[in-house]
Amino acid sequence: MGMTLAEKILAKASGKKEVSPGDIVMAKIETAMVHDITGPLTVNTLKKEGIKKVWDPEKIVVLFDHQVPADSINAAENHILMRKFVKEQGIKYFYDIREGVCHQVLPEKGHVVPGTVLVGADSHTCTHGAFGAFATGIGSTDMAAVFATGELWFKVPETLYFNITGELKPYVMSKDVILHIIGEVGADGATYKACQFGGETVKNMSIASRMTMTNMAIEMGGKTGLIEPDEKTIQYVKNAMKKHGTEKPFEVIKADEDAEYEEVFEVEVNDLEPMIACPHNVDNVKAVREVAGTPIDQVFIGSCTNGRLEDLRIAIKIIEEHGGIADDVRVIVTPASREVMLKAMEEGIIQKFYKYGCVVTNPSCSACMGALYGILGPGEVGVATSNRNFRGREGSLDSEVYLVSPATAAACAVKGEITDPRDL
Ligand SMILES: CC(C)[C@@](O)(CC(=O)O)C(=O)O
Ligand code: SF4
Repeated sequence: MGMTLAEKILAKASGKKEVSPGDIVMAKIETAMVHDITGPLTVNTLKKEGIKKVWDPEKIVVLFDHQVPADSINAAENHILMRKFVKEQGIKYFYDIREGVCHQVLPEKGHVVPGTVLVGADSHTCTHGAFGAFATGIGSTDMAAVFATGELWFKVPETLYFNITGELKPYVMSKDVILHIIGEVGADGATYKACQFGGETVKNMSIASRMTMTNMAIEMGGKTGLIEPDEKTIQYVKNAMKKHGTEKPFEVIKADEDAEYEEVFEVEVNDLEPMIACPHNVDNVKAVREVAGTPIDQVFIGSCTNGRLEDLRIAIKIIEEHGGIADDVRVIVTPASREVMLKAMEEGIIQKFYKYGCVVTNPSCSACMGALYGILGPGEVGVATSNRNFRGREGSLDSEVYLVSPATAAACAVKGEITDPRDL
């Protein structure tokens, strides 16, 4: 019996010829990431355990993205603690408050190595499976074990395969595909499974669009999200590594022809329409048209799910085509990284968002998690291009969040109510 992509990566990382779902393996970690929320707990755990040195300061990436610039004394103290740790340990890859969201900066700087195991102290680390790495979120305590030893145990997950075929119609994006899948599978329908996305539709997607899907694998319980590397992947990774001097040799691993999947889902997207996750669960998914007309107060375009250049391009295109945004809606735009911000500036996109009255913030997690800014008040309704909408996610427990694609978010901004972009 052949092995799936997840199984092959874990077999290689644990020095075994083959593994099967359910096996417990000790895997070598190629890249370990912490950010400003989860890093301090990792560092304090290391100290408590008396660990003086990390296993390899060149395989650890530290970023600040959740509370940047520091929005409280506690956040500032966390940053101080992490900057001291980075210096003491000689950690080479440290990105302070200026760089952006971890799940955009990691691949952008060439830190995601196909065919290897990447762990991040953040539940959306599954994003990086878009590059054919086994990437998963772990807790800060487990991360301390990784910092100390460079290894971590894994139970080899079964793999669910989503075979996506057909052509996405105008204004239908990969976010609509993943929302549709999560609506079908359920928020716990893929618990501890490797969720692999493939098929002609995925092959035709940009890297950014692929990342949107793997980013949300966790939102159906996935241990990781995976997309088999192809020419696009290899080009992206090599360019990023070359641009940032992070070159590493890597092996492109693909599933065996006779790999066995726990289940194969056929997802045909020719007739897929813009989808929306309604309060207060990510699997409460409907067609946008079913809730069209719902008044809204705020639109957030950003996050590690949909804050990339293609997301900003389609959003500003729709806003500009329709002459701007509704008077009584607040629109917050947060490019996922400094590089995305700079490219968007070069294309005049940022200037146009300002021209139409949108608020553009520094690259960060921004309004996504209701801690930094863009916080919703009691009774308010927000539309967001992010990945979570549980009660209170973006502020008041008495606020609501709808999750959509950037195209739908822009249409909502134009009309001041939930709107299918095809109906503008
Ligand atoms: C750290 C937290 C705010 C997180 O970034 C990821 C996590 O739960 O690990 C989120 O989006 O909820
Ligand atoms: S952008 Fe949102 S989902 Fe992504 S890491 Fe930041 S808080 Fe978490």
